[in-house]
Amino acid sequence: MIGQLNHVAIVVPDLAVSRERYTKVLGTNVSAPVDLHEHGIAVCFVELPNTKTELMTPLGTKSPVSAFLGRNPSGGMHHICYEVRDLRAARDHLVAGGARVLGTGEPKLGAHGLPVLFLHPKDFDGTLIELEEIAQ
Ligand SMILES: CC[C@H](C(=O)O)C(=O)SCCNC(=O)CCNC(=O)[C@H](O)C(C)(C)COP(=O)(O)OP(=O)(O)OC[C@H]1O[C@@H](n2cnc3c(N)ncnc32)[C@H](O)[C@@H]1OP(=O)(O)O
Ligand SMILES: [Co+2]
Repeated sequence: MIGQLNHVAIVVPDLAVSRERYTKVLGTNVSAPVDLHEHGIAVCFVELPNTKTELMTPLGTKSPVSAFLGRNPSGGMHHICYEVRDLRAARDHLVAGGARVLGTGEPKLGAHGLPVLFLHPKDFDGTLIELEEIAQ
């Protein structure tokens, strides 16, 4: 059901500092920061030969990653995103198997303008999983 690894996401305390680290120290291309108010994060993507790293930091007072950063003040790996062809079918299959989908269960558009959902970390080895629907 799940396909390619789309990205690994890291919560960072300072997006500009981390963007600089990935460009100057690690020698990668990093997209310009984007504020995703509907998701409560500011985000950049590190472009890699085989996948991406999502650098994100809390935005606003109700960010879903604020508590995570509070627990991990220097930052840390936050989630992994897999690609799926049919997000609703994947969701229904996983829920039928007892997995919990976060939020309302309805897909939202993610940073790439594609539908995404999140699965509860407690159901997947303590790992927050994001599913992103790729164009058929
Ligand atoms: C979609 C735009 C963009 C994209 O790629 O396109 C993004 O990726 S947006 C990313 C930000 N949005 C989200 O992460 C939405 C889904 N996440 C959530 O709703 C919350 O982060 C949630 C519910 C996973 C965790 O909320 P919170 O940090 O407030 O902690 P809780 O006390 O509710 O957590 C319960 C339990 O889970 C553990 N936990 C929390 N976060 C993670 C994590 N990232 N990985 C693994 N485990 C996590 C937390 O420690 C608690 O464990 P416990 O043993 O009960 O203490
Ligand atoms: Co993500």
